[in-house]
Amino acid sequence: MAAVAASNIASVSSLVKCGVTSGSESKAPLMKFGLMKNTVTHNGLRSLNKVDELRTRTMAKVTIRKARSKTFKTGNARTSEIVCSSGMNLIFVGTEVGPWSKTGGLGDVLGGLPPAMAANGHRVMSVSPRYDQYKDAWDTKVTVELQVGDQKETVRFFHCYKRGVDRIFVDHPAFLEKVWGKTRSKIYGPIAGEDYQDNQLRFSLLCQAALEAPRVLSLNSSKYFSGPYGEDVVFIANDWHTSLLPCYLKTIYKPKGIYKSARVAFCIHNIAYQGRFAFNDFSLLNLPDELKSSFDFIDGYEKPTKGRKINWMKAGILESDRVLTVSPYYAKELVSGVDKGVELDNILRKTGITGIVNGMDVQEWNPSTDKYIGVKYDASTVLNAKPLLKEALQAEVGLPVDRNIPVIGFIGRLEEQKGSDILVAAIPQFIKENVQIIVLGTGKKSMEKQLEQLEILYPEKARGVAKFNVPLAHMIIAGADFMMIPSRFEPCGLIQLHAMRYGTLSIVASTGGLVDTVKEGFTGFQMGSFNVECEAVDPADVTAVATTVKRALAIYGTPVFTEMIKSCMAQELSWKGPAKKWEEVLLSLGVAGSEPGVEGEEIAPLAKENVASP
Ligand SMILES: Nc1ncnc2c1ncn2[C@@H]1O[C@H](COP(=O)(O)OP(=O)(O)O[C@H]2O[C@H](CO)[C@@H](O)[C@H](O)[C@H]2O)[C@@H](O)[C@H]1O
Ligand SMILES: OC[C@H]1O[C@H](O[C@H]2[C@H](O)[C@@H](O)[C@@H](O[C@H]3[C@H](O)[C@@H](O)[C@@H](O)O[C@@H]3CO)O[C@@H]2CO)[C@H](O)[C@@H](O)[C@@H]1O
Repeated sequence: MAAVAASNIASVSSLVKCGVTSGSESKAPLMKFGLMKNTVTHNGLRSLNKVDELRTRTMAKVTIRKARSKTFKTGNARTSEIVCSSGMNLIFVGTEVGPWSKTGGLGDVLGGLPPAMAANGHRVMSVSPRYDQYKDAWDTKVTVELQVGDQKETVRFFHCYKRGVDRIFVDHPAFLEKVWGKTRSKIYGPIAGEDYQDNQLRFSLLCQAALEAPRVLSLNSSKYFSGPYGEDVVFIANDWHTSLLPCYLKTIYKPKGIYKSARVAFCIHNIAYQGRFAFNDFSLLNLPDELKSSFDFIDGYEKPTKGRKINWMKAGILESDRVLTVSPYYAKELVSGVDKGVELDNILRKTGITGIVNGMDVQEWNPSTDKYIGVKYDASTVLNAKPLLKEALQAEVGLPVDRNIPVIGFIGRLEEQKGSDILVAAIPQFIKENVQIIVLGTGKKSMEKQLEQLEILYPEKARGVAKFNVPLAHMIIAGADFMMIPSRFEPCGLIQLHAMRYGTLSIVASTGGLVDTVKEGFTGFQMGSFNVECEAVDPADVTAVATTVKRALAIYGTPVFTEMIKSCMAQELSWKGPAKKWEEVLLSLGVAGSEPGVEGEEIAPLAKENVASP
């Protein structure tokens, strides 16, 4: 079990001083929204592929094994006589879905968890915005009209079918016009730390479109599931942007007799972002007054203004049927007090929250097939491969090429959450050791500048790359000996999972999923929990980084080091295990017709030729 130091509890205001807690106050007037009308429907889109074939085999096996196949009714929900043996209808909704759109881990999860659920025989759709002209997603020609204030807004659905998942992209100028070209951080605002003024409108559109998609899209992607998903569905809403989904479901759809048995699971990937807006904006969301209290929130923080607000995430939590987060330890932290629960701890104590640790995409992150690294390897060849990959990495960033120098990597969004400022402050305390350090990240300008300074300060020892660079991220994960993750808070963290799969040891702060996934002295090094007061760097945390780095360097090249590499690589880190836990939770919601999935074969590895290429 990882050693966890006594927590440095932050003051109430700490996380907002990090600049991460609120959505911006809306200044532009928002339009009213209402229930939409659908216009066109369409038929099947593509022929079967290998995933379908596997599903066919899996389903056939199950039908024989469990003899419980059923025929779905014709009608509003599902069209013809579709024979299907098991499963749920799952609709994942989020603002990012990798690899089409991603600023960080939210995109990874929406990219990886849905295929894992599909691999277990569930029918799975994801709904996210169409920020760009994704070349693999086709126009379904299905449109729905949204009543927005006095105007009507039309959204159009694009679709592709990858790794057993119907990927739906919502097309509307509010997404495409702003983010045309490179998505990255422009998903939420023009630059890091700045939000688009109409984000409430944009995310309302997403929620409404997601509520329409299962009813209006007739999809024939798979032999075993065709026609619309229908109304017996579970929505999995992710983070504050999707909070209006359960609200519209409850107050607009259900009273009309639509989605009677549908349920919503709300997943918190980061409680630091809650979507706090001016209280008056409630009247613009077209929700009845009975929901006002779910949004009502007295903001204890100063930014942007103190006082009464609406809080989207609070409403998402209260109006959903189940609340989840991305690791068990983070779930405990969230209910531990105002600092780590960021003023929603009291609400979460009432609703309860379940933590399921994230899996990782073992297809994208596979050292034996990784297209970004020059030498492929597995657990039996890691000790020969890593020195070569380290040299390639050193050459790539312009550091002296020497396989005998231990290399420490860092990858992350440059927000106070990730602690790159703590790392930078600690460097002078360990840089005299035989070590090199490579830091990759984008985000706050001040932190990007800190990174760019590294090369000037330590030309022979350190490099900072202020870019969003996927190939370099893979090279670092493979070529570094250690990954540094000095997060002030970390709901789950994926970097340490990627690192372990590549035989790279993590040095982590003892928070959130880092506690659940990294075992001290076995798969990595725990530094104790850090001060979540983000305005300043706590000298105690700086010392913790420096001393733990020295502790890690001391075992470099020893048998213990080799043993730890092997332990890391021997782990099962895929979505398979987490998907089973998710299934258990989602089944417990009791949506009509839901049945357990099947212990299917892993679909993902068989669908390599079917990965996205946006
Ligand atoms: N400059 C860069 N270039 C290339 N790739 C970069 C990059 N910066 C980041 N990435 C990539 O973005 C992802 C970040 O993953 P994290 O788990 O650190 O997520 P993040 O904090 O964004 O998400 C939140 O959601 C996830 C998912 O639930 C939680 O794991 C996490 O704790 C929570 O904060 C990784 O795939 C990483 O390689
Ligand atoms: O996948 C990476 C993260 O993506 C999401 O976080 C974004 C957040 O939801 C947005 O609101 C925005 O956050 C800004 C915030 O709104 C603003 O007031 C200011 O504090 O700056 C913030 C950063 O720009 O952008 C976030 C991404 O940077 C998702 O909610 C997280 O779980 C993911 O970690």
